[in-house]
Amino acid sequence: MTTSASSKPVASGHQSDEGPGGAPEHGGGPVGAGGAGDGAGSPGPGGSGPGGSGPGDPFDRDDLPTPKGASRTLLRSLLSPMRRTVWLAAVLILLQQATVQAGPLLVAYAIDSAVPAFRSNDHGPLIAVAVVYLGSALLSGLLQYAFVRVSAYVSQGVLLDLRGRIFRHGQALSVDFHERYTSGRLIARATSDVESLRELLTEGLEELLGVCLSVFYISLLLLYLDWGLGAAAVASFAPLVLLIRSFQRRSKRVYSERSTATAAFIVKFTETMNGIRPVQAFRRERTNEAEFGRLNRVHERVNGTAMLEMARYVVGSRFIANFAVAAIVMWGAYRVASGGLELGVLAAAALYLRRLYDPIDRLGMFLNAYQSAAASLEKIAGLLAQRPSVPEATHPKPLPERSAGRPGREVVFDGVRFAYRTGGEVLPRFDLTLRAGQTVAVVGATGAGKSTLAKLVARFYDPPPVPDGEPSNGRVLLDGVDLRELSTPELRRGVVMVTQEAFLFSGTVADNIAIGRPDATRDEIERAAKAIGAHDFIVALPDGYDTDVRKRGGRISAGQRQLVAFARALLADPGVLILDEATSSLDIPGERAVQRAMDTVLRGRTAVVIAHRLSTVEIADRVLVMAAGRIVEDGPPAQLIAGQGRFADLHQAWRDSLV
Ligand SMILES: Nc1ncnc2c1ncn2[C@@H]1O[C@H](COP(=O)(O)OP(=O)(O)OP(=O)(O)O)[C@@H](O)[C@H]1O
Repeated sequence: MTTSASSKPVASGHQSDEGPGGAPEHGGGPVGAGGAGDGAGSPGPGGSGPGGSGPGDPFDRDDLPTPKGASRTLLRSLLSPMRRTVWLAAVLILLQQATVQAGPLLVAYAIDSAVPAFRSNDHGPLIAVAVVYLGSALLSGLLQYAFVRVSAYVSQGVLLDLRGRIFRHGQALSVDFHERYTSGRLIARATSDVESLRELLTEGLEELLGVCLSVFYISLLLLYLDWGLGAAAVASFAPLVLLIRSFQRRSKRVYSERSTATAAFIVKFTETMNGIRPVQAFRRERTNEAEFGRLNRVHERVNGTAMLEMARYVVGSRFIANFAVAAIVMWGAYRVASGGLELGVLAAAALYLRRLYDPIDRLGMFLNAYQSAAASLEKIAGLLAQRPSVPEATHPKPLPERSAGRPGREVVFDGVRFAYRTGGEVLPRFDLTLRAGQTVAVVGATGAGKSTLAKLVARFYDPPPVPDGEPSNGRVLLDGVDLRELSTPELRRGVVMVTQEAFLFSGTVADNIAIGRPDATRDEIERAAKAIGAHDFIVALPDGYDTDVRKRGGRISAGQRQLVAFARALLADPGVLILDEATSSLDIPGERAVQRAMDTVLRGRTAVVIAHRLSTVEIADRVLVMAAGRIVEDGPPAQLIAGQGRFADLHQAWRDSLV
């Protein structure tokens, strides 16, 4: 085994990593550990300041940088599986609007032709008009019904697909993304942003299409009825279009702000409720309430601005509409009086003008829904454009078979240099070999880099990539294979990490153990629990192995949770097990039970234990003492204890504390 240090800088990593479609990795910016790209991430030689959390960090903003056109591409990809249904919906709404707009044209025909014919005892035209009028009303209703059903099918399909994509993508993104983006913002994307898209698709889109089509049809019909009146109506659109454009510009900003404000208070809400114990223990309620109140007021203010914009739009559009109708009807009346226009045409034109301007008010509302959905879609597209910083291998290599006589797998750190995206260099240069089957305890002061070492073995992070020609940031090898070349399933089978939290998922105790190997039988699950020493407490639970851990969560102590996590790891039977030992104050019997279980779970594999209790160190073959990202002592525990180094001092202090 060797350990060495070097003063060479961590070479610029995470630079200009482009995801497919030009999507920048990690939120579009080289904010990486030692990242040197556009300056936002300013890497430092020696890792002395890989930025990322500074003012340039895109993760400080709610909306991640979205590649140009990403929302449109996303929408297209959501709709393309339902292309035919979308076309059917478009045809249905086109026909429906055509039938609706036939009414006033029939009125004009009735007044100018059918009624005079009726007076001359020819009843046919008037009866025909009445039948066509009723028929078109009926047809319009049927078409409307068909459109609503078809469009509901499309919108439900889009939302189903989108929620699934957000969830899958969220799970696939690497740990460093989640550390910076926060789960609250992800929840906001999957809930309030998807909800505003739902509002547009299920409520607004039909109306929006209806208004646009009716404006189109009515303009054509007015031009057909009387060229002059039609041209005057079309001319009146110019100020309306200007008004709509300015409204759209302003409300786009307001809706983006609103979605950010919503996400901010969801983040605060989830953070507070997730951390309810420290919140209550440290009496944070008032401070949290004040902060939540502030975020709530920001949200209210943004909503108020949105309403004000809407009010301005409504007043402006009504003024233009009323003025246009009055002017056009007065001009038409003058032409009727002077014999230049038929009365029926004026009556039909007046009806069409009402239909033309009536929905313009509502158009503002639909545009609101559209803006809100567009802002949300952009944020979702920004999220979906993120690429995992720990990408799946394109041509994965298999791990060598684990031979029966050789327990565990060999782990090698080959010149690894590492810094988190949001901090200084943690491992300056790291060379280390862990022999197959060795149990290695890692000790050291807080912040020394012990967990970082473990997380690199579990490939939660990769050594930062470097541009061609620059010295590499090293590799982590498992039985000689670079972790980056292993497929994710192979890696997860090969290396398992048990963290301090010993997280339990919703489901039964048996389900939680079976996570280690989903195809395990009940018998195998129970055998693993027995080997770990968890069986007795599990059968004492109200429903034994079938006890729901969420409902009974309070009854499962921290030590018992650890035992379940160990049983899970034992069942998974990985070649390498990493154990971030719980520091939590387990009671003495609990600690002993965990200690015994640890012996069992570590046997027969390579094990890395981040040891917080020196009693644990005694079961290790080898102890590594870390300080500032380097290994400063390395050897069997007995040898280090007998020596004069840090570990000997630490051990002595621990023994003294036991007396
Ligand atoms: N996700 C992260 N982002 C940025 N910096 C981090 C992150 N995790 C750890 N660090 C920093 O890296 C350094 C090493 O942390 P690490 O967690 O590896 O230390 P440790 O030896 O395991 O400490 P402890 O015993 O307290 O868990 C510390 O300076 C820490 O602040």
